Amino acid sequence: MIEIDGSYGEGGGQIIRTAVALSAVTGLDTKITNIRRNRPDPGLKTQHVKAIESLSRICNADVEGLNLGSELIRFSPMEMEGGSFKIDIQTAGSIPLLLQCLMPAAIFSKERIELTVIGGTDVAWSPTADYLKHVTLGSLSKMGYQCNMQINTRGYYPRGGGSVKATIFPSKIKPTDYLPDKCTVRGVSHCSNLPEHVPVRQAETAISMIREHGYEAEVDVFGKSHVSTGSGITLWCPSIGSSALGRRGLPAETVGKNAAKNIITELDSGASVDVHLADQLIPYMGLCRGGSYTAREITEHTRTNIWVTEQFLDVHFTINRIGQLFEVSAD
Ligand SMILES: Nc1ncnc2c1ncn2[C@@H]1O[C@H](COP(=O)(O)OP(=O)(O)OP(=O)(O)O)[C@@H](O)[C@H]1O
Repeated sequence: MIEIDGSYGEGGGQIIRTAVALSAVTGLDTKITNIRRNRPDPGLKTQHVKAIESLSRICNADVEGLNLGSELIRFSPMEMEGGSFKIDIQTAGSIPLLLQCLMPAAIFSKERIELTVIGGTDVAWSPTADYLKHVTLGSLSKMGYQCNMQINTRGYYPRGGGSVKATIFPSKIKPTDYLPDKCTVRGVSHCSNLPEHVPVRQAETAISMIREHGYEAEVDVFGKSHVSTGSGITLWCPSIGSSALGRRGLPAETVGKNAAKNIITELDSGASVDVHLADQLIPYMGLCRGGSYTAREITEHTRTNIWVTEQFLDVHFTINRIGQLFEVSAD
């Protein structure tokens, strides 16, 4: 039995997602205490309950303590099964964060796993669905991770109702060294139930700012009518990503500018991955016991994910400072 103190480091939701994911991969029974102790509202929230419940369906786990507000769970996984699973988060809870919890284990299933998830595609404090598809999965595909992801409907806060289909294939991942890549910044600017000029203005502002800083940019624009109302933009190049969400009273130009500013900071730093991907790659580097990247900052999320991963797997991470950047490697 592995015991994980959920108040370690960042002490948020990510420790739980990584811990149950690696529990499912290794088959080790896991007890997590002090869940989200460092957050103002400790204990499991709906999105965490949904993520653990969904993973438990895939690996036939027995779970104790799985309810809202719970600060202790026991997760006992069994054999992983392929198949089709429909998961309705029921709120605008983040689809990408739910998938973040299922993705490390899913490639170890003997059969492919087809997930249809209903919830939020573009919500705060989370990767956007476009970020997950292009930055996270784009980067993981270099390791050999195989997943097809379709964003069918967008879901914004508070209504949600977005729909994503992800098909994950059994695959073997290999250590990969991520290097900075001078590519054209690509992007998607979108809205639902708002005037068509909103995503156009977001995109145009982002493109002109990025070009002023010496990078090329191309952004696709979509305006649709879905159940929820909102707007956003995600940019990527290829393992560096950035996103910004619209909200009432915030000019579309500011949304475009916010996303552009972030990606310019990341690109100017010369890092090979952005600060968010830096924490997201850790479990996969642990699973294939190798690989490296550079990032402009090592966040508490990254340090915490390193700690959790080292509790489950026979892997050791090293962080070295190289000029203004940090190099993270696994062996
Ligand atoms: N703008 C963003 N772009 C890409 N990834 C992001 C972005 N914002 C957050 N993330 C990622 O989302 C995850 C959030 O983890 P965190 O522990 O904060 O999650 P949580 O479950 O929402 O928890 P809590 O409510 O406890 O904060 C991390 O992997 C982080 O890198």
